[in-house]
Amino acid sequence: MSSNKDDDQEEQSFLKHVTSHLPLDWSDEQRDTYLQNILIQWRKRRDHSHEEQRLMEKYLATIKQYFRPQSPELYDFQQWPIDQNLLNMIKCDSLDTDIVKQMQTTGVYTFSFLPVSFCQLLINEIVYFEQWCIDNGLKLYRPNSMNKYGVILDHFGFQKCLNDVVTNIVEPLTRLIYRHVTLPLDSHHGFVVEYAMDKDRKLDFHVDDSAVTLNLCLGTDFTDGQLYFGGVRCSSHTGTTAPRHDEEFYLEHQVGMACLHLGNHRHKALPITNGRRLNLILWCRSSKFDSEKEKNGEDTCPTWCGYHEIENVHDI
Ligand SMILES: O=C(O)CCC(=O)C(=O)O
Ligand SMILES: [Fe+2]
Repeated sequence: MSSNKDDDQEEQSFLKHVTSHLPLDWSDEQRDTYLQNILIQWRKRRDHSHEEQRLMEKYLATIKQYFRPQSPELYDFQQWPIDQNLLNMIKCDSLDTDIVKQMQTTGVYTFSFLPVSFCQLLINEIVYFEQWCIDNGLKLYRPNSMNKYGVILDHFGFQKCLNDVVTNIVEPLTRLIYRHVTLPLDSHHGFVVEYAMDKDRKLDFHVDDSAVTLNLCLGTDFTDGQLYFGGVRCSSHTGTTAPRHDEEFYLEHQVGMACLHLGNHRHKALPITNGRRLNLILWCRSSKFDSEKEKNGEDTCPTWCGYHEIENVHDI
């Protein structure tokens, strides 16, 4: 692949970075050999990611040019029949815990979001898109590194609609519930996860790449598959601290109901034992919140981390 000016610059800064970390007692020959090898690997990785990017752009362009929705109204937020109590509450800009209920004291909230019949229409549209991809020999991009099944909604026309969901629903709720999250929520990743007996049945314990996540159960019929929550953690305590008993919580899915949780709230999906489950997931991000977290660094545990108080208690 031919290199351009950006690639050269990127390469130079990569080399500069690596060189500055080499042991001082290495001979010139050792340095040269090491740098040559690492540069070859780095170029391979770069070319591979350029190729992936090119394929992705081609995939998106093909969808944009040729895919025609089965039910175009589903792509328009104004036509989403969102629960009227929820909309009224958001309009009043005040939390009503009969409408948006907190699950114990875990910081996970649930509420009625969309009618079951509308959720089924969304499923039909997803199935229609998946079939269209198969019919046209297009490889489907799966939601993320953890989910092997499901689709990315932003890829086939839902970008604007989900943006409106973030702005009109998730952001006002975040303002009311998660006051430490710096707004605006300025980007999102919207997808559908799918579990079935012959596909993925569960999802391992993880945190999301989001500030706040909206999770809506679309259907269909299934048994089990509850979401397990195990404590909010900052990045330095995510993989190193066990959930406390009072942090553990299981959420039963109900079609049409959504839950809202922090991206840093560790969770997993228990295995379904029957049927098929599809959930719409909206990872909502805030670039301001991300850069604040980065600025504070890995070593500073913020007050919103469920381990923060514990450390302080131990410190006393
Ligand atoms: O299975 C679910 O409902 C949750 C999926 C999830 O946590 C994720 O995709 O990040
Ligand atoms: Fe998740």
